[in-house]
Amino acid sequence: MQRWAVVIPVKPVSVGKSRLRGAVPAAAHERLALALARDTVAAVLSCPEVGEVLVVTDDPAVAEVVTGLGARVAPDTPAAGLNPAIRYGESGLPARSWRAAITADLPALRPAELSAALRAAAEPPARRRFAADAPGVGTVLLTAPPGVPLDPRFGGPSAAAHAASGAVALSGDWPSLRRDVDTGADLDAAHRLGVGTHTGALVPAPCGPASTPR
Ligand SMILES: Nc1nc2c(ncn2[C@@H]2O[C@H](COP(=O)(O)OP(=O)(O)OP(=O)(O)O)[C@@H](O)[C@H]2O)c(=O)[nH]1
Ligand SMILES: C=C(OP(=O)(O)O)C(=O)O
Repeated sequence: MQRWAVVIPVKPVSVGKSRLRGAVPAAAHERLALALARDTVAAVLSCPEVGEVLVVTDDPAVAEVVTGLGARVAPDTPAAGLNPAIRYGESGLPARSWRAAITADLPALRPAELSAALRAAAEPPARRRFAADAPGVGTVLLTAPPGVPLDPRFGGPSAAAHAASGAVALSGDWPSLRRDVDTGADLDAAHRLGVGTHTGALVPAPCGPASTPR
């Protein structure tokens, strides 16, 4: 079994998850952003294929929580943005390990689905691979074998950007992995899959019907 080193970027909760504002009362928004990251990191750390997790964040509350879960923490490079943060985090991972970057907004993530995706990512031939989000537009997981840089292209239509950079799409049926949460509708969809305990404590039930237009 490959043991993976994983980098997870987390924006400070005071400014992050801005498209999710309004899903919970304003006073609870930062707690929700923290809960999404906490449930994601906990699920990643529960995955037997994962040997270590490095969270890249400038947020002291995020750092404290994920350290308590067993992750290491590195700060963002100054005013760098998402892809530089991932590259900086990757520089702190063992170069000879299989490496992955995972977004911190997967509160429904099932460790068994991440295990399956990482096993698929390590199948020969060894190369960069990625898992697109549920709509097929963004990216939730980017992987690279030893000695090959992750070369992240997250942001906007990143599935196409990763494919254009030579990474190969992973095609498995992993709904909890692909369910990132950017909006209230995404949060409802994650809830229907079953969210982690901290997200569930703040949002006890989906807010809208399954047929709500996305
Ligand atoms: N460390 C770090 N993480 C980032 C940065 N920008 C985004 N992220 C993280 O990257 C992942 C995917 O980002 P988005 O889904 O766009 O999250 P976001 O920027 O908080 O959300 P919006 O404000 O709605 O765009 C999430 O885990 C974010 O916390 C950054 O500048 N630094
Ligand atoms: C940064 C990304 O996430 P989102 O679509 O959630 O903003 C991405 O998918 O590349």
